[in-house]
Amino acid sequence: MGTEIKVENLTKSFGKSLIWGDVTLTIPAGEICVMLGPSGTGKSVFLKTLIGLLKPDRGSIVIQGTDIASCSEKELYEVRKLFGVLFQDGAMFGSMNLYDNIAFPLREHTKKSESEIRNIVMEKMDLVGLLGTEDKLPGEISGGMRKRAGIARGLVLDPEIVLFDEPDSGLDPVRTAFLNQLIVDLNAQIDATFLIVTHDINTARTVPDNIGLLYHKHLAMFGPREMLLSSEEPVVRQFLNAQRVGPIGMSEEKDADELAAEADQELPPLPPIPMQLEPSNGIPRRSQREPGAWCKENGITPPPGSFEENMSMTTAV
Ligand SMILES: Nc1ncnc2c1ncn2[C@@H]1O[C@H](COP(=O)(O)OP(=O)(O)OP(=O)(O)O)[C@@H](O)[C@H]1O
Repeated sequence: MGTEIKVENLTKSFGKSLIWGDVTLTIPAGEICVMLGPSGTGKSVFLKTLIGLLKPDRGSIVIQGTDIASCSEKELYEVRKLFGVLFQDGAMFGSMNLYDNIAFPLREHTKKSESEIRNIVMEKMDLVGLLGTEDKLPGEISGGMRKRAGIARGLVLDPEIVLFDEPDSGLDPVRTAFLNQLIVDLNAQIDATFLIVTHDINTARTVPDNIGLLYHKHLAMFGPREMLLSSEEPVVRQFLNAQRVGPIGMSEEKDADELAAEADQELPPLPPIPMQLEPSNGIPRRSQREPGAWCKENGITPPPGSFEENMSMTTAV
C-alpha cells in the first residue's frame, strides 16, 4: 500500500498571477512529507492540484501511471479514489452525528451494506480513538476530536495517499503533539503516503521523512528531513528555525535596504536536529533509518546535540 506521486515542472497561475512554477518533486510511496511555506505561497493550491480539483498550466503529476494533469475525467475519477483528504476544519456536516459523517463517503461511493459500513466506521473510529462518540454532533466535541473524526472519515475508503491541510490549525500544543503521534502511528499502520501542509515548525522538524518549502513562486527545496534541518540555505534556514533574520520579510521578500541593514547581524547557530517521532504502536515506519544516517552518507556534520535521546522536542527559536 502507499503510492508514489511524481510531480514534474508543475506550474499554476490564476489569470496573470503565477502561484508557483516548475515544481518538481517525488513524494515517495508510504512516506510522510511536510510542505511548508509562508502564507499565500500556494500550499493549499498545491494540494488541490494534486487531487485534480485545480488544473495546472503546465507539467505533470503521475500517480500509478496516470498523469492527472492531462487525463480524462473518467481516469481522474478513478485516481481520486486513491486519496483521503483531511480539510482544515474537518469539514463535518453539522447536523449529522459523527457516525453518519464518517459513514458518508461509504454510503456515497460504495454499494456496501449497512452492516459492512458499520464494521468499517467502528474500525476507523477505533483507530483515531473516538469509539463511544458515535452519537455526538460535530458542534458538541472539541476541535481536536473534530480533526480526528475528519481523519477517520478520510480513511474509510482505505486511501493510498492521505493529504492533510493544516491538521494542527487551531489546536493547542498538547493536542498537536497527540495528533502528530496519531499521524505517525496511522502512517505505520495503514502504510499510505502522507502529505501534510503545516505552519507548525515542531511538526515539520519531527514528523516527516521529507520536507518541502514553497517560497517566492517556486519550490525552494525538497528532500529528506535531515537535509533541510542541516541546510545553510538562507530561506530554508530562516523558515525552519522561525527566525526574523533572513530573506523572508513580513509580507514578501525583504528589499535590498532591509537585507543590507541585517548584513552585520550574526545568525544564531543551527539548533540540534531532533529525533524523528517514532510510532507508538510498535510498527516501524516504512522508511525508518538510523538517526543521522542521511547526514553521514552525505558528509554533513549535524549541529551539535543532534539526535540526542532526551533532547527537547521544541526548537530553539
Ligand atoms: N480559486 C482561486 N482563484 C484565484 N486565486 C486563488 C484561488 N485559490 C487560491 N488563490 C490564490 O492563490 C494564492 C495561494 O493561496 P493558498 O491558499 O494556496 O496559500 P497557502 O500557502 O495555503 O496560504 P496559507 O498558509 O495562508 O493557508 C493566494 O494568493 C490565493 O488568493
